[in-house]
Amino acid sequence: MIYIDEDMVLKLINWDQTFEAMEVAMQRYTENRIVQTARSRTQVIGKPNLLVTMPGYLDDQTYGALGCKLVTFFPTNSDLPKPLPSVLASIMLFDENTGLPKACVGGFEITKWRTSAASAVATRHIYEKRFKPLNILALLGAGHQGRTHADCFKHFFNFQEIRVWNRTASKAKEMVEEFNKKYNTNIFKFYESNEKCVRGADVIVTTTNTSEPIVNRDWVKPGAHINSVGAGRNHHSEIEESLYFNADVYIDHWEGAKTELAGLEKIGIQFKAEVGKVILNQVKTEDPNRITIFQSLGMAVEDCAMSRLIYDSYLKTKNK
Ligand SMILES: NC(=O)C1=CN([C@@H]2O[C@H](COP(=O)(O)OP(=O)(O)OC[C@H]3O[C@@H](n4cnc5c(N)ncnc54)[C@H](OP(=O)(O)O)[C@@H]3O)[C@@H](O)[C@H]2O)C=CC1
Ligand SMILES: O=C(O)C1=NCCCC1
Repeated sequence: MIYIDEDMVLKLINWDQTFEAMEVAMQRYTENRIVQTARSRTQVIGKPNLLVTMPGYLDDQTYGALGCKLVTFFPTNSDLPKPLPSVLASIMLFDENTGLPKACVGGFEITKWRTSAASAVATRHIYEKRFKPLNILALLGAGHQGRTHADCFKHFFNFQEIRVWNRTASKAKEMVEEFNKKYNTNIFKFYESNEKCVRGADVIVTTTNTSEPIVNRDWVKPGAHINSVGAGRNHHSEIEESLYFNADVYIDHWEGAKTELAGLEKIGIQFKAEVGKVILNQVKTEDPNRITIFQSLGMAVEDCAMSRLIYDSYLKTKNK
């Protein structure tokens, strides 16, 4: 069995292939060519910290794999004297014919990249494909996911302004300075207020651990698209509940939604479809003024697709 560490993953990964892998994983989901369950959650007693297991099988010529991501979600890591990321992961990849373990692939970068690319896929198919404007992007959260989403959305879309808000304002300020330098631009703008950041935005991305809403119904303009990525007490804590009643809500998978979004279903929110159906043109939002939400939970088969991609790229570099 080989071990592919995070440094190697970073050398091998790129946005275009990651986007394609997410599109394929979401499509194959809708075509019933995947197997996955809701993830298991093992909680450390007395703490919000979780060990999560995500097994999956994806049937695809290029991205198919049998794998299992082991991921820790430790929101308390940011309070450590030497802070650590709150989400850490490793992915085990198995031979489909023998069950032998083929590789253990670092899952930290993969989780950031694939989650950002899944938001980009949702934005492209739910929003942009309907010829919607891409003037202003609002990013709420400047943690690991917030930063990777900034790179990803800069790569795939041509926003004129990318706004950044974060609970700890200094981190958003730092991020804005760093990203303007990195891309030799001035489109990244620091926002002190989440309300001002959201008002007027065409696309909104939330990537925080908040358990209280940071996006209110009245702030979101008609027809805007939201990618809600973060998980606080619930996986849908970032958006005011009343906004869900006034939007078409898309998910990535029903097995996860049934458990992790049970709170939304309980208050009467109905999910319109999984993103795979939109990619396959089986469903769309007709009303141009309807707000759309992609409630991203993250799927095991996305990690299968990514670990296969990285594994194959790794073997190619070794055999050169
Ligand atoms: N949908 C999916 O597929 C995935 C979702 N996630 C989720 O994405 C979220 C972000 O992950 P990641 O970027 O790796 O984590 P980080 O620890 O790097 O960032 C956490 C972010 O949440 C903010 N935050 C924490 N508590 C609050 C609060 N009470 N109010 C407002 N903001 C808050 C932090 O702000 P500050 O700087 O002020 O502390 C920071 O911006 C997590 O909830 C994680 O579970 C992760 C992976 C996949
Ligand atoms: O999909 C994932 O990976 C995760 N989703 C939410 C919590 C941590 C990991």
